[in-house]
Amino acid sequence: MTPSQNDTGGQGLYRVAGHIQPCGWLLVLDADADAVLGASANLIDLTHLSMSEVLNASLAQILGRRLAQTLKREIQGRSRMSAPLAFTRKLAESALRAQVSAHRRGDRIVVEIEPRRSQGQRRLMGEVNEWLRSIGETDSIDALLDTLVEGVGHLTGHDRVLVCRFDADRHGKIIAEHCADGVSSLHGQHFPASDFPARARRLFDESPVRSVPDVQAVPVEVLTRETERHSQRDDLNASVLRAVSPEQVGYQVHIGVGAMLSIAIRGQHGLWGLLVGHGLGAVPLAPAVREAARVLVQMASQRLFLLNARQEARYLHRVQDSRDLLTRERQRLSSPEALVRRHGAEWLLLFRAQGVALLHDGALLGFGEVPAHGDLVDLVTRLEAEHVHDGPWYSAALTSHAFAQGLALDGVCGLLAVPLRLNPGRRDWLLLFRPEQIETLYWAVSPGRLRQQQRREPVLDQPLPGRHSAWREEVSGRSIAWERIERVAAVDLGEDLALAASVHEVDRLNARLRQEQLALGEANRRLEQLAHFDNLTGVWNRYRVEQAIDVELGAAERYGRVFALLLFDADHFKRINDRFGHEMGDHVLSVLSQGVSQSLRSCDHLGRWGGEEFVVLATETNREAAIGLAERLRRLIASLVIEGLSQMITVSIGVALWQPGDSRKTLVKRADQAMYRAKSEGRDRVYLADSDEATGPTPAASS
Ligand SMILES: Nc1nc2c(ncn2[C@@H]2O[C@H](COP(=O)(O)OP(=O)(O)OP(=O)(O)O)[C@@H](O)[C@H]2O)c(=O)[nH]1
Repeated sequence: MTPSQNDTGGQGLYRVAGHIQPCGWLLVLDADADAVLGASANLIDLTHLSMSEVLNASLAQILGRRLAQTLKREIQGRSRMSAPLAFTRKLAESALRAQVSAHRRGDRIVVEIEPRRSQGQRRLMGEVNEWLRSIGETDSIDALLDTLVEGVGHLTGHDRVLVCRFDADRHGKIIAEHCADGVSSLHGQHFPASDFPARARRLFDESPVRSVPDVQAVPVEVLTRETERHSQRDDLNASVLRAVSPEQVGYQVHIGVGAMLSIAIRGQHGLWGLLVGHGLGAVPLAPAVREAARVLVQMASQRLFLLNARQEARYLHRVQDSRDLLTRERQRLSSPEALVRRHGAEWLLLFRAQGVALLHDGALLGFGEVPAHGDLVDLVTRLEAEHVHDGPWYSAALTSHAFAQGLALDGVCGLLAVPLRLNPGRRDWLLLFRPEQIETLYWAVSPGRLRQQQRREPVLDQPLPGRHSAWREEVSGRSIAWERIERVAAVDLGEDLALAASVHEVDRLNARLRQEQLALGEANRRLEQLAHFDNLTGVWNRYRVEQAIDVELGAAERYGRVFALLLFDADHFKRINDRFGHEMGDHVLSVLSQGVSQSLRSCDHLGRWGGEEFVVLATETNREAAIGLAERLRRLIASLVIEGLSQMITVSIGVALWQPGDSRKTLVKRADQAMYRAKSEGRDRVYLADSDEATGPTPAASS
């Protein structure tokens, strides 16, 4: 920037690059709002001072003491005055009604003075209220935006008022419009992201209202003191009155508008869109009208996000219904695969998808239209490597990603993939697929510019008949974009499926555990059977009888509880085997032991001692009782009638009574001796052990 001699006649004044629109006046003050450091060249009209005097004056000298003091107070400690100050100044023959506002830029204060039109102020407020009420009554987003553009159109008098919404690529699409009669429509057209460069978007953060009332107006220079000549052009960027940049002039001329008003529509995540007013010619805007338009946009923004939130809530409600169903089914312990089969159709509707697939536990289950199994497996393998974090992966143009190259995706264009964390070190996946959506876009820019700005090469026609400037582009290779709320819902669904999978897995493991426990119990029972019972006869085996004898010996020793041991052996059993066969021998042993078992008291026990030898352990049994029992058993066995056996079975029984100091060995030995004595004395008889005979003379033998 080269300082050059000011041509307004002031000594030592330098022209700077800052310009303002000639619909107001501008002052640049120091940080304390005392000294005037710069001023627009038209300020001489307002102050009747020369520029040289203006640049050496104080604020009080220019605005008057009271107004200057109020302004200083209002801007103190703030970056921007909350509301403009109104004032009246005598100007030539008439009184000028104006407003003054101020904001800080770096260590400067920029003061903007604009004329006010008092007429119709009250009517304007009434109109604003009417439109605010209409906006507040809308219950759909389309109706809201239509009301907004119509309202702003009425208030400002712009020939065309539209709402431009930014997409994920920051291209703008005109989604609502209000046009005066005979004005061409831009509705549905797209404006490329390059029309809204980052710098321009940032400016909306500083001042949400950008206004160009007359693109053809010759700007007024801002002159500064010599010491201020290094002031930056950008300093006026936050001013309503700043002059239009050459680029903006070019742009407006290109799209054929002479006046433009842009108001930011802010969303939760930055600039959602713009309300734009176009005037085919100049549209001078009173500050109050500009403010009214801002209020309408602000109110509409709030309503927009309320309606949007309602729409999302309704969607989430549908998702929730589906999740509730899943929860109920989870209690029925359905497998995730079963859930996909049962709910797949409903999810396709919810997610506007053509197919859903679940990769769980190494198995792939598809529902609807999904790629062929092999390609699906490859896709997941590559996705696994590509996408390392736990959030969802999504794209509307799957084939444009390097990792999807070479896969036969069968018309699948959009993919929303949710990783499910079920096991450490392994991820399962929920995949939702969308088909290609061939779309016709109308661009409100020239073919040359589009070619430079678009990464993809568009197919361009001539401007459509009847349109000011529109070029058609066929867009393919993309699906409908995945909306934020859909991604949130898919993650929720993924969590439910992961939970269902865990519950199902736990249930499966429990069932297996239960089965194993049952098998273990059975094995234990069998083991116990083997350990304690005789295989052939089902009575106690020798090991178990020995245990019982030991217990009885202990009790007898301790409490003097007498008991008897009867040892008996089938007589001439070899002959039975030889004559009737071994199987018959087995059968005889079974019948015999069953017969004896059934005739015993519950406190007495029968056990097989080995071969055709058995033991009866008779608790709390004295000599007489023992001999009586032995006799009864002998007779019982002799009376058994066994089918196919043409002879009676007899046994020889030796009876031993417990004596203090007995061990199992001594006791059994005495019974054994008695039994052999019975054998040798002719069999089929009972003998009391020798040493016992000394306790009593009872003859033990019987016929
Ligand atoms: N069928 C069958 N026979 C058995 C079993 N255990 C032992 N034996 C038979 O029983 C017979 C016992 O024969 P011995 O010891 O000579 O005695 P015995 O023929 O009964 O003659 P005494 O005892 O002197 O009256 C043998 O032939 C054994 O094979 C068995 O579980 N089943």
